[in-house]
Amino acid sequence: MADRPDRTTRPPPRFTRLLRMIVQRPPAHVLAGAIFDEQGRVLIAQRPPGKHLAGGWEFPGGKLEPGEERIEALQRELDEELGITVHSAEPLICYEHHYPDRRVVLDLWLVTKYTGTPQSLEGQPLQWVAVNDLEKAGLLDADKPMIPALQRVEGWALGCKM
Ligand SMILES: Nc1nc2c([nH]c(=O)n2[C@@H]2O[C@H](COP(=O)(O)OP(=O)(O)OP(=O)(O)O)[C@@H](O)[C@H]2O)c(=O)[nH]1
Repeated sequence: MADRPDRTTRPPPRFTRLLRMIVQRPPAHVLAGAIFDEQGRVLIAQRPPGKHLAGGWEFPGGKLEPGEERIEALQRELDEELGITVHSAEPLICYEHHYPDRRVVLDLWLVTKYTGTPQSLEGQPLQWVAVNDLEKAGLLDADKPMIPALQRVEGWALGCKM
């Protein structure tokens, strides 16, 4: 009698496909901006219907394109999404996060100088939130490690020297 696959040790095909996808695809590198107002509140945007994690709140930004510098990607994304021109920004926190179906490198920058008034150019709801209220603002779970980093620079937004 032919040997039958051992169901106890062989993973089911769907799991194998998912595993292969996660292992083989490089993570998307995502640049996001921490934009503060003069009251020390930070700007967050809601992910639109039909998108990955629709309804969750995130920091405005998007994926790095081939050949782009990180700052260039941040400037392009914030111009496209919010209509602002970023003049200076500094890296704040960067880490890799694994979703069940994709991996992302989340690269959050503190926007230290910009011109223009942030507006929703892609229809995404926007809100200014105090850093201490971010936990209950419906932020993506993947973004929660950013909160302590934002608490460290909150004073800068209120005019204190860093
Ligand atoms: N912009 C942004 N994306 C984030 C954050 N946190 C986080 O997990 N992401 C994830 O990083 C990816 C961002 O890429 P994107 O904004 O270009 O994604 P998208 O779904 O709009 O674009 P796509 O349709 O081209 O895939 C998404 O999978 C999103 O869920 C965040 O704070 N800001």
